[in-house]
Amino acid sequence: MEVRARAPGKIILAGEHAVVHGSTAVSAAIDLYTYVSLRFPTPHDNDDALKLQLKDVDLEFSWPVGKLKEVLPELGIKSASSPSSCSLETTKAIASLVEELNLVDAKLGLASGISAFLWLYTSIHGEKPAKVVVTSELPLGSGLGSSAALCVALSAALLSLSDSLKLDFGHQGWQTFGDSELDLVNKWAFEGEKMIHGRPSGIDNTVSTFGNMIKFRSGELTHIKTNMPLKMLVTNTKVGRNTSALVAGVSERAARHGSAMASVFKAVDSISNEVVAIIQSPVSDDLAITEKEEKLGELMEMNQGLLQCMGVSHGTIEAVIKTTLKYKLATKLTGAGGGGCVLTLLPTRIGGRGMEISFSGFSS
Ligand SMILES: Nc1ncnc2c1ncn2[C@@H]1O[C@H](COP(=O)(O)OP(=O)(O)OP(=O)(O)O)[C@@H](O)[C@H]1O
Ligand SMILES: C[C@@](O)(CCO)CC(=O)[O-]
Ligand SMILES: [Mg+2]
Repeated sequence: MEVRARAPGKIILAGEHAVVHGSTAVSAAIDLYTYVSLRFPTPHDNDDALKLQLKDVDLEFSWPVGKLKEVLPELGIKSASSPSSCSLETTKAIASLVEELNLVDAKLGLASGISAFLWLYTSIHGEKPAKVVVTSELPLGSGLGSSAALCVALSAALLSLSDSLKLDFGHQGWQTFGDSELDLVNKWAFEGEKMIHGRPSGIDNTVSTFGNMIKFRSGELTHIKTNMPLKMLVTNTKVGRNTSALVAGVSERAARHGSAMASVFKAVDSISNEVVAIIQSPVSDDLAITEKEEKLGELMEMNQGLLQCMGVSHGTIEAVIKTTLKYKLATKLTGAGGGGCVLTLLPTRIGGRGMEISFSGFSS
């Protein structure tokens, strides 16, 4: 039996980082996906290992089930239907398994993703042998939510074949997830994100699970409905960075300058709420669209200024901002910053092919 699941990446229109500290943020799923396939060997295959193939980075790993049983202290006591956080003891055990893989320095960033995989897999399926294959259309570690898409697609695939959930494969082998199953996928994915990000707000896994456009604040999701055409150009600076370190850096700055940073986070909250109000208000004519685009562009510039204030911009991001400004276009970083991807609002007056925000959740 093989199951395949996919989950989309995302852009953040407003509110990244501040959302970790309780502010509102706005995010939309994009039509670039991470795909996970899960297959259990038949007795005939005579295979007694858990295998993970990461196609994007050309790596493959294998753990004999005996090794998993020997090293992981809480195997077999987890329930797929009640997501839980990884204990300190299990975190250490998983770290030792990952250390033994001897990843080269250039691939050390993958350790957190592999740890999330081991945690999610063994929590939901224990030490059952399987082969899991991951491929992605998203650039890894670039602000488009590759870590969340991985955790959501993985959780969806794992839960699809979980005995305790007993999901039906309906019409032509497609599974439909209802709200409670989506909620479960999202909760497990959040646990995976915690292994990768340290202190995620949950916005990335939530938009990847539910799709479309969302407003997110303190773990609360609100779906956004809009008929405003919105085109964003996504530019990848190709400067590698790590979300977990950037999030930690902002928290350290907040600890050093509590009152000033609280004001920054509050300003971001107002910006995000204004973005939502503009996007949701009905569009009457072209003039109204142009007016809204101008306001959105200004809010993106204000948000970028505050992100710079948080210390998460980068020379390459500033270079894209300077270039697009020559054409009177507004640009801000998206995701954790420090390099990665930036968004430029393409007003309808320009036309052209931006990356249109698509309306797609994960499917399996
Ligand atoms: N397809 C994949 N194959 C292997 N590992 C992956 C894959 N997708 C994500 N990862 C893991 O996620 C890490 C990147 O996560 P990180 O949160 O730093 O960036 P991001 O999610 O792309 O950006 P952001 O969090 O800003 O949206 C990688 O280093 C790796 O550990
Ligand atoms: C930087 C951050 O705000 C968004 C990353 O896409 C982190 C998070 O919210 O988990
Ligand atoms: Mg991430």
